[in-house]
Amino acid sequence: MRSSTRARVLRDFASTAPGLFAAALVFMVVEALLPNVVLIAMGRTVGGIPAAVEGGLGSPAGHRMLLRLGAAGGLYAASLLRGPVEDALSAVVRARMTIVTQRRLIEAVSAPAGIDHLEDPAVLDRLSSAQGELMSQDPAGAAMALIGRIGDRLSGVLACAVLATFHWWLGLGVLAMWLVLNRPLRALVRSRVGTYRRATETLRRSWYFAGLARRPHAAKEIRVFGLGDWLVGRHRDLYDEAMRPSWAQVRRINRRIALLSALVLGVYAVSAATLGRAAYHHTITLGALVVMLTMLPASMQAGSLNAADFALEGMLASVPDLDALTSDLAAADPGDDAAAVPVAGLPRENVVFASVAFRYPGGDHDVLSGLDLVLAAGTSTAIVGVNGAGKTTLVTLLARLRDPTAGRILIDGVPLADLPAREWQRQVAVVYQDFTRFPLTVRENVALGLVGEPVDAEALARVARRAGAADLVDGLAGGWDTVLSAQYEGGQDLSGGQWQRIALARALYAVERGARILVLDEPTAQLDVRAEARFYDRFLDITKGVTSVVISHRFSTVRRAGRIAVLDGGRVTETGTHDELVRAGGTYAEMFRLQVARFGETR
Ligand SMILES: Nc1ncnc2c1ncn2[C@@H]1O[C@H](COP(=O)(O)OP(=O)(O)OP(=O)(O)O)[C@@H](O)[C@H]1O
Repeated sequence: MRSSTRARVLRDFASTAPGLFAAALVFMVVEALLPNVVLIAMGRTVGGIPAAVEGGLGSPAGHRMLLRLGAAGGLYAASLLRGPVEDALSAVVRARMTIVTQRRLIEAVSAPAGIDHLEDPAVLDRLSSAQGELMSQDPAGAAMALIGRIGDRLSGVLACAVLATFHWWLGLGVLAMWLVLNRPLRALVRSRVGTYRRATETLRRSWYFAGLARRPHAAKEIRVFGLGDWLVGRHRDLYDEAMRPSWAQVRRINRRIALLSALVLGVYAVSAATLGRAAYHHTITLGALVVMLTMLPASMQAGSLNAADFALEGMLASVPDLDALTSDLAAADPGDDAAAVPVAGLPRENVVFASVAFRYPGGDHDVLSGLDLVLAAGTSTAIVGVNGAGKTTLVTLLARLRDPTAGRILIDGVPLADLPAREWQRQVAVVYQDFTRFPLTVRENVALGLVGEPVDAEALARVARRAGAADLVDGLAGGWDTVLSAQYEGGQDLSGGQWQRIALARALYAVERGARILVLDEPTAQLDVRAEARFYDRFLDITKGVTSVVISHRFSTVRRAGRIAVLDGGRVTETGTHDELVRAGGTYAEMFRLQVARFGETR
């Protein structure tokens, strides 16, 4: 990883937690010094043993030896604390950096007003890497891991310096060797990271299958269809597919490391022989010999690579991806223009789809094309069409979650593209088919319809009544404070139909607080017959005063809308009231006739 990434990680750490950064630097110095100091102290103790034996422990030499032994013992004891201190410091730093990383991730993916990027494989690969999934290394650990490795390197360099006090060329030679070898060794580590990177998409698939087993939503089907072994197999096959090139690469790397190891062995053999020769000729004291012999392995830290370097490189690999994600997604979203047309109160007249076309990114055909539709402000329009006709797609364009690939959407004559996207989105309250079941209290689930404002209890009660959720809330043990998830203490889950009412209440709350367009995508799909009947009775009340769009396959719902539009072949082919369309005898009349014939639905 380039040194700028390392500097970046240290800068982020220093600015996020200056106190912890200072503590980590102190730790780094201790990490660099202490192992060597312990070894030197022990060497000197050993060096004093012959004189102490000769003079006895009571002699000055004996006293000196005992003092050195005490000092060496104390230093050794202190060095034992290094591990626990490093663990504790790393845990605290990791916790702080996790918050920073997570916040940046959430901000990055939430930056665009639209949702296209969340279906872009390149963005998802980056996201996966930025979260440390690529090499299963948490990027929040990078700062302390880096500081720890710098401390180790310094420790190795100091050991070389100690070797140089015996023969300058010995210390310098060992250091030079590591400096020369460190480059290719790091290149090997980086190429391994590159292999992971190239396999990101396959790894993402593999992690998906691994994670599926833990999701309660999927757990039911995994059991009912007996998918446990299949999941394990899919995960393993995809992982193997992703990593196969890496294994071949590891074998190549090992061969090159074996070659480089021969050079290392040669240099250390010469060093040991030099020390042995000096000992043989008595040109080195016993103490110095012991110190130098222990410094030889210690000097390896100056440039050798181990598992910690692989782990660190994996953590650092996330940093540029998070940066790229942040800048690319911010650049993809120009943000809301402060000078743009204010959206409060829009639409007052109408929303017009003019020759709108839309094709999904990477798609091979237009889902919508040449679509014309007028939604008169304050009225309800039902959109009807077969599965896949593009009804939900139309809604994503209306909510500006995606932009048309051709044509325009005009709000009171102003192109939607000219309105500030996020403000416009606040104007649109949607009950999606796959609405979100937040594991929060009922109150929060409904009040999320307008987040950031004080909760209006009366409005909550009103929308709960209109959404048919009042009895449901009253029946919950904790009322509005009940957490709607069985995964939390005291919480309880709801049925699909009960959740649908909560989702409707959320959208109605948004309308109460100012949203001007209400979209109901299959609002009764999960309701029982009685609840559905009550919904029809309340339909006019629910949609009163707002511009509403209701998507439904149930004609009992559709016919209550003031106007119905039939979507077919990517365009609106028929519009009118229920009676007009039935009389016209077109697609709508045919669909209605089929449903009545099959289900007797005439209400
Ligand atoms: N995210 C997506 N990426 C690519 N294609 C998509 C995506 N979402 C939907 N499509 C395609 O767009 C077409 C229209 O889908 P859409 O969900 O709008 O239909 P719909 O009319 O709402 O259908 P249904 O009645 O089943 O809810 C379908 O052919 C679908 O395959």
